Amino acid sequence: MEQKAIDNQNDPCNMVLKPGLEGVPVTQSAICDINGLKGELKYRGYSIAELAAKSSFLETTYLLIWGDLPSSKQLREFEDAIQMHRRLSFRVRDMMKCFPATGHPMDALQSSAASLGLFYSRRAIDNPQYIYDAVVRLIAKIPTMVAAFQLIRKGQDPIQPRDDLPYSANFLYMLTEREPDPLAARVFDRCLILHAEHSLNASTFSARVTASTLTDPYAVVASAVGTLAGPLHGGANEDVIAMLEEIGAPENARNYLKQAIDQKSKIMGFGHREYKVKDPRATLLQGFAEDLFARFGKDEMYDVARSVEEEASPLLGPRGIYPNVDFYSGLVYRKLGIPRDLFTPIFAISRVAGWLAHWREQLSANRIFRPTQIYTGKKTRAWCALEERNKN
Ligand SMILES: CC(=O)SCCNC(=O)CCNC(=O)[C@H](O)C(C)(C)COP(=O)(O)OP(=O)(O)OC[C@H]1O[C@@H](n2cnc3c(N)ncnc32)[C@H](O)[C@@H]1OP(=O)(O)O
Ligand SMILES: O=C([O-])CC(=O)C(=O)O
Repeated sequence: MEQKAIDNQNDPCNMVLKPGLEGVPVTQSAICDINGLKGELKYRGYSIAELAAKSSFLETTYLLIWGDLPSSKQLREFEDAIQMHRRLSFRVRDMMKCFPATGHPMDALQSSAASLGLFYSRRAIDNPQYIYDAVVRLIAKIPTMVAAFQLIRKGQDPIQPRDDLPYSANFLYMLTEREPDPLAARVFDRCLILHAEHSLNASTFSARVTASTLTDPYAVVASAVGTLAGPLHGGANEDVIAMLEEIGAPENARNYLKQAIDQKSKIMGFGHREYKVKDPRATLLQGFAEDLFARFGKDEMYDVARSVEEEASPLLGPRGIYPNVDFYSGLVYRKLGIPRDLFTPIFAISRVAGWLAHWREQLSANRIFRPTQIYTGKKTRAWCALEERNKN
């Protein structure tokens, strides 16, 4: 009787395939709550708008990973530990100097993040101190890696972190070699808050699958970085700017969109599996862009972006396709003087918080991910010797 139930379950005729796992729950999670019809996003119960207004990236990271906002002592200890671990070993810097300067910074980041596994033991993932230390190292060192590769590929030596600067200001300093304007640093920190977590997106799912094998957190983060890089996920923020530049002027947006839609091409920075309205992060990022433009001057591509959004509304809106988080973020980063191919690495600097929160949660109730498939290949075939195959 029991055997019959197992056979029945594994019978391909009884399996329902959900491409892309759309609507299929694969875990329980208490980290992030999305209401895709209302356009609401909360981390651990706190609205994203409130966190972006009142919190800092490191405080939000603590909240995501340990579940509650820290006390001032906990926050100070966390910030101090991160400040102490910002530097990279000369071995990591030397390794990065061997990377091709023409390579994409996401590939450089994936390799550098994975290399941390070579330096730190991998067998203590049930030890709370190991978990805390790994979180601190990854949150501290990933921005340093992104900034280091930027200088290395320009033929310069990476500059050391500045202990007197907070997390986001220090990253902008390491990247641009200039102490940032306080508004620029605060806007950047708010961007990190907005990108820190988003439930079971592709890279976080990837992180959880990797975590479920009980490997080390550096491998978890490296696999997630690789997944985030793709143009259907985090990589879209780069492509949005390329698209806006191709459109060139607000009056060209309508024709561009019509042509793209006729050719069944995707409009980058639009559409989302969860949201059927405008992504709340896109609304906030648009506001941040406007804050920067008011202070430092407007980016001419902003009018093109607004025109794309307006013209897309009657064409894509009825199908629930609206701007997502990647649509306005590039305009913010451009105004901060950040090169286009660093937009996705910056997304990774932030999302590492979410990945690590999911790593911890996965370990707290782990079962290895091992879904099944519906086999569509050939049944048993007779072996054909090489001489016989050569005759055809
Ligand atoms: C951080 C992030 O990852 S946010 C997302 C970043 N990615 C992008 O901006 C890339 C553009 N967007 C997309 O490719 C998709 O909207 C995704 C990947 C984000 C979501 O994908 P899915 O939920 O699988 O939707 P899917 O790709 O199946 O699209 C469903 C339908 O909407 C259409 N559609 C979805 N997004 C878009 C878009 N951006 N432009 C035009 N049409 C779109 C598809 O062509 C498809 O149409 P069809 O039913 O006629 O074939
Ligand atoms: O949730 C998703 O599928 C993609 C996304 O917006 C994110 O990862 O921030």
